[in-house]
Amino acid sequence: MAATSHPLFGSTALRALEHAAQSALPPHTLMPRAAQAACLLILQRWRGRPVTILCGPGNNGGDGLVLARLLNQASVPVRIWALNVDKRPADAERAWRDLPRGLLQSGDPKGDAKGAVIVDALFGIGLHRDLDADTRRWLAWANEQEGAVRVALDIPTGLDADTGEAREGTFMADVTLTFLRDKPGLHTRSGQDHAGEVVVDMLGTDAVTAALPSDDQSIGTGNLIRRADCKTLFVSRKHDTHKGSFGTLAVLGGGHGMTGAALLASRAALHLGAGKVFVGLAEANPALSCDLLQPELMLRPAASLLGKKDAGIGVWVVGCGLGTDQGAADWLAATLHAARETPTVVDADALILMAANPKRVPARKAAWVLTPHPREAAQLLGCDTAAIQANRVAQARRLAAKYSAWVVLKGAGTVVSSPDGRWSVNGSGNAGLATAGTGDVLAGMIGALLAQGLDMDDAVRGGVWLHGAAAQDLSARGIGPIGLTAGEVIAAARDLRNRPENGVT
Ligand SMILES: NC(=O)C1=CN([C@@H]2O[C@H](COP(=O)(O)OP(=O)(O)OC[C@H]3O[C@@H](n4cnc5c(N)ncnc54)[C@H](O)[C@@H]3O)[C@@H](O)[C@H]2O)[C@@H](O)CC1
Ligand SMILES: Nc1ncnc2c1ncn2[C@@H]1O[C@H](COP(=O)(O)OP(=O)(O)O)[C@@H](O)[C@H]1O
Ligand SMILES: [K+]
Repeated sequence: MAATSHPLFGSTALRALEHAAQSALPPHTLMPRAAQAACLLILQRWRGRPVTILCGPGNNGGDGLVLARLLNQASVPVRIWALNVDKRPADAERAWRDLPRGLLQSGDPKGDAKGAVIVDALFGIGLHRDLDADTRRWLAWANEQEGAVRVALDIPTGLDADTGEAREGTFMADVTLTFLRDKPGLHTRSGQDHAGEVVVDMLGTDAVTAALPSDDQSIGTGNLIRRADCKTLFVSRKHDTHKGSFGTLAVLGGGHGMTGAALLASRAALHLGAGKVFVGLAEANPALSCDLLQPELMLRPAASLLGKKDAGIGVWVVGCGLGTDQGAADWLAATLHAARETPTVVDADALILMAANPKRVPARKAAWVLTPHPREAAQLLGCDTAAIQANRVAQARRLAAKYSAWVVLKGAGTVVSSPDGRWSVNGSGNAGLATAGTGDVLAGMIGALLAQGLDMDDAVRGGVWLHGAAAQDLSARGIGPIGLTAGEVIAAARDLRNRPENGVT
């Protein structure tokens, strides 16, 4: 996959970069640049509207104070409320000294802010305790104002820049103008709900590099997966090809009552371009010998598929609707044994079974990808779901290291980690995907891309992006987010795959 253009910095890495930038630039440069960027954004998008700025005690508050002065100079009506502070950091202190005093309001924010722009400059990446009562009251006021535009500087107050955890009462931004580099917490977990549109301003530090921390505790830096990072996904097909050129994939799943999950994964694989797709059904006496709506799929009882040495299976997808009983555990063990030299996607029930029976997971010679949702990830790591969600990037990396696997930790802002700890957060997707079967579809899609010869990085990140982009495309057409179905994601993903210029970024 080509080097991506959209880095995400964990907070330790960000502080290192901040430090390097401060050394490289004349003193007191960054805060005026941050305020200038905010001023420009407001004038470009909302010229003519009054602006209310809420300022905190640190440098985030300092950004707000300088912004107030700049807007005032541009004749924009500005009101400013600042939390009580004993001592400000140097840059914020300068900003405080230079603030035209008439802009400062006393007491709590009040008045009708309909039509106003409300700027959150309360706390940025320096927030490290629970919010105090004043801050919570001010945030509640800001979040309640109907008809106002809400803009967060750097990060919405209350949101964790690394994890996307939102404290109660976190600012609800329409737009977040984030400084220096983008942050994972703006894109995963609750990040998207609170950050709104994310605009990045590097404050002229594009060329600044920093020695980044390499300790295990910090997440370092990763990437946001965007369309531009998925070039191999859109490679066109040569004429001189045949079905064998695009790989043979086998799905093993579909235990009692769960045939649909295996069919969804298989149909997704077919529609994403796999040359041939076998479906091994784990149910003892499958009711289906053919998928009448998709007769191109080759349905087999699991035993016959696993015993078929000459099928040329180049990728396995195992787990979709497999079940978790003893029979399913046996099928999984047999499949992982058959697939140890073949790229494999492990999903759903197979992950639960792997967690319960680690001794039945054979050593692997080929790469593999695990696609857990948070509860499955928790079982694999022996912790609870809350611990996974508390730091999705770190936990995806832990899981990837534990199993020497690519890991797709699903949910809002899906996190991908490679075995060596390189990580990304998906930039596509929406809550339309929160419906049964979309995970099966994702597993089939990643499998299909592997079957067509994409390398692991490209297939996993490309599949995750395309899956989310399909949901966005459907929603843009009014098919979702409410009531979007997993089957519709398959068709939309095929459509996007065949429409390289699609406008979804
Ligand atoms: N230093 C730099 O190079 C730049 C900093 N900038 C801004 O500065 C921000 C970071 O500034 P700071 O490190 O000062 O951090 P913040 O402005 O986020 O706040 C830190 C201050 O708040 C206090 N604090 C933390 N949690 C609190 C809580 N729950 N209740 C009450 N007080 C609490 C801290 O003790 C500290 O005084 C960035 O997010 C960005 O907005 C920008 O101006 C761009 C450049
Ligand atoms: N709120 C959401 N925002 C974005 N993506 C979501 C959301 N909820 C679910 N998804 C995606 O939908 C898929 C659901 O997968 P999974 O939970 O395994 O479902 P199933 O087992 O029913 O197929 C994953 O790709 C996940 O990332
Ligand atoms: K803020």
